[in-house]
Amino acid sequence: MDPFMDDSFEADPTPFVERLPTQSPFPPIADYGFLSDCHTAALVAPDGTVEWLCPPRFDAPSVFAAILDRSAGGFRLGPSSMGVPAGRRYEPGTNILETTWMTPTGWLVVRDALVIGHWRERTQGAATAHTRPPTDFEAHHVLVRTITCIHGQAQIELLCEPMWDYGALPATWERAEGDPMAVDCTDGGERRMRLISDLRLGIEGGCARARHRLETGETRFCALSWSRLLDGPRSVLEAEIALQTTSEFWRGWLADGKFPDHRWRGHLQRSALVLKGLTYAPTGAMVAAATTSLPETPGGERNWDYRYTWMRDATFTLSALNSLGLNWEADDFIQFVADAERNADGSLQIMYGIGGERDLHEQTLEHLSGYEGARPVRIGNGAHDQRQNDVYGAVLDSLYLHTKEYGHNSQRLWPVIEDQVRRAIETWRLPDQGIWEARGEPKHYTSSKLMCWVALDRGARLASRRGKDALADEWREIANEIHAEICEKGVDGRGVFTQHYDTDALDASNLLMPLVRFLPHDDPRVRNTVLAIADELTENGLVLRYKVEETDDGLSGEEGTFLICSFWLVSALLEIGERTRGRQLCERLLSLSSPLDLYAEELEAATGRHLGNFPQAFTHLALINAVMHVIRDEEHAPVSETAHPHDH
Ligand SMILES: OC[C@H]1O[C@H](O[C@H]2O[C@H](CO)[C@@H](O)[C@H](O)[C@H]2O)[C@H](O)[C@@H](O)[C@@H]1O
Repeated sequence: MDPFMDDSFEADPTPFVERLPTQSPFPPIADYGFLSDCHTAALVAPDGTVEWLCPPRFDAPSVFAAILDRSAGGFRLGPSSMGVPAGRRYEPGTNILETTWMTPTGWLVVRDALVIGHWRERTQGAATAHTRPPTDFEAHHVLVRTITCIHGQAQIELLCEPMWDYGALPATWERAEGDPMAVDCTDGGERRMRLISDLRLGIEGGCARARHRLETGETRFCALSWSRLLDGPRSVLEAEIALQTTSEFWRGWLADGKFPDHRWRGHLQRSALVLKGLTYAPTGAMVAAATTSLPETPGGERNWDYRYTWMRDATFTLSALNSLGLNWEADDFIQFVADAERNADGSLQIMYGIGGERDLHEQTLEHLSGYEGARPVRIGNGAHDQRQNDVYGAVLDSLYLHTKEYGHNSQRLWPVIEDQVRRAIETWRLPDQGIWEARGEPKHYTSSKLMCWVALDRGARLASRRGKDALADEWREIANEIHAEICEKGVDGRGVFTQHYDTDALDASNLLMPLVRFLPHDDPRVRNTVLAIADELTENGLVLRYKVEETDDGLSGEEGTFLICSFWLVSALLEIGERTRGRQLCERLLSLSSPLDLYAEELEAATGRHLGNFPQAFTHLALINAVMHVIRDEEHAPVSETAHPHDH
C-alpha cells in the first residue's frame, strides 16, 4: 500500500519518513544539503532530516548519523507524512538552506542554518579555543530551524532523536529546569544539548517530538544548542535575527572575493562557500570533507574519515581561494602550519587533526551498518603516519604563492620552509605511498618526485627573495637533478609520464605536470600525457585516478571516477591548447553537480551518481581552477573564434 494514501499513517510516528521498499532507505549522497558554522557541519536530507552533525567540531563524535545507519540519530522538521519537497536552494550567497514544501493543504518554507553571530566572549568554551585571532563573527554552536506556512495550512512535525557517539548511545531527554520552552538531552553524564522551541515539545523515550497545524502567515522555530550556556533564540523574531546575522556573515565574506561576471559564477561562489564552510575557524585548519565513510564504491570497503587537515588538500584549497581574491584563509592556514608540531626530522606530517593533533589512528565502528551497507565505517585515518613525499611540494608551493602575492616573508615561516626543503632533499630518491595514499608497497611515484621538484624549485625562489643566493643556487641545482631523473625514468616508450618508475601504467596525478609548470605546456611529453589520460584513463569521459587492476593500492574492489582528476583534466586540456575539449568537459562536469551545486569525491561514470565523502574540498577547489581556466581562456580569445573541435 502507498503509505501516503494510508489514513492511518499520520497516527504512526516514525523518526524518519519511510521510503518504498524497492528504494534504498538512504537518500542519494548528492541529495544532502550542507550547513556549516566553520566549527562543524550538518547534512540535511531532502525530507528535512538532519542526518549528520558532530558538535562542537567537525571531528567530534556525531549526535546525528542516520546517513551511516538509519538508527544512528536524526532531527526532522517538516510536514507530517510527506517526504519529498517541492524545491530546495541555498539563500543566495550563504550556507543557509531553504526547503519549500507543497502539501495537499498548504505551502511551507523551512530555513536551516548553523548560526554564525557576533563575537560573544561569554559563550566561548575551552573546546573552541582560538589560536587564530577571532574575527567579529563566531559560531554560536546552535542549529536554528524555522518553518513558515506561506499559503493554506499544514500539519507539521518535529522529531529530534539524537544518538551520542556515532549512534552507540541513546540520548536521555528531560525537561529543562524552569524553562517551559526547552528540553535537555544528555548522555547520562556530562554532555548536554538543549532543544528550544515555540512548538509544544513532548518526550517519547529518546525522541523529543512536537506536532502543530501551521496556518497561513504563521512561523514557528526550533533551536538545538550545544553552546556552553545552552542558549539559543527564544522567539521567532530572535531565530530570524540569528539567520539574518548568519546571512550577513556569509554574504560579507563572499563580497570580499572577485568573481567574474560569467554564467558559471554561481558554481564558483558555491564552491568558495563550501571551501570556507570546511575551514575550522579557531585554528585555520581545513577538513578534506564534512563526513566519514561515505563509500567510494557502493557497498565497498573504500570508506575513509576525511574530517582532518591534509597538507595537500589544504594547500591546494588556498590557491583556489587565492585565485578568487579570498586570502584570509591562506593567512590563517599558514599560521596553522607554523604552529604544527613537526616530526623529529623536521618534516610536517601529511595530515593533522583540526586542532593540530598528530595521532589520528584509525578505528572501525562495528555497530554501524554503513551507508547502504558499505562497511567498515572508519574514524581516524591510517594514512596519517605514511610517507608521502609530495607534501613538501604542496606546502612550499602555497607558501611561495602567498609570499609572491603579498610580499610577506615571515621570519616565523623560514624555519618551516628550510625544514621542508631539507626533507625533500633527503627523501626525494626514496619510494613512498604517493599522492593517493596507496596502502600497498612503497613505489617511486612520478608525481611524488614531481612535487619534490616543486619543493626545491619554490624553495629556491623563496631563498632568492630572502637574498640567500648561495642557498638558492644549491636548491636550484638539486631541482634540476630531480627534473632530469623524472624525464629519464618517469616516461614510457611513447613519451608519456607514467604512474611510477617501474610501470607503463597511467596516473591522473601526472595532470599536475603542466599545472605546476614542470615543463612548458607545448612540450610533447606533457601533451602526450594529457591526451593519454583523456583517452585511456577515463570512463565515459570522466577520469580515474588510476586503473585499480594495474595499481598496488592494497585495497579490493572498484572505485568511481575521481572528480578532482576530471577537473584537473579540464585545466590541463586548456593548458595544452585543447580549448573546445576542455570547455566541453567542464560544461559536462558542471551539469553533474548535485541539485544544490555540491560535489562528492567521485562519480559513478555510468550513472552520474555521487560517491565518497561529501562535500569534498578536493573537487570544489579543482572546479574553481578549471572554471577559471575556461573563463580566462574565453577572455583571451572569445568562444565564437573557436572554429574546430581541436584548436591546438
Ligand atoms: O585511496 C586510498 C586512500 O584514500 C583516501 O585518500 C584520499 O583522500 C585524501 C583526502 O582528500 C587525499 O589527500 C588523497 O589524495 C586521496 O587519495 C584516504 O584518506 C586514505 O586513508 C586511503 O589510503
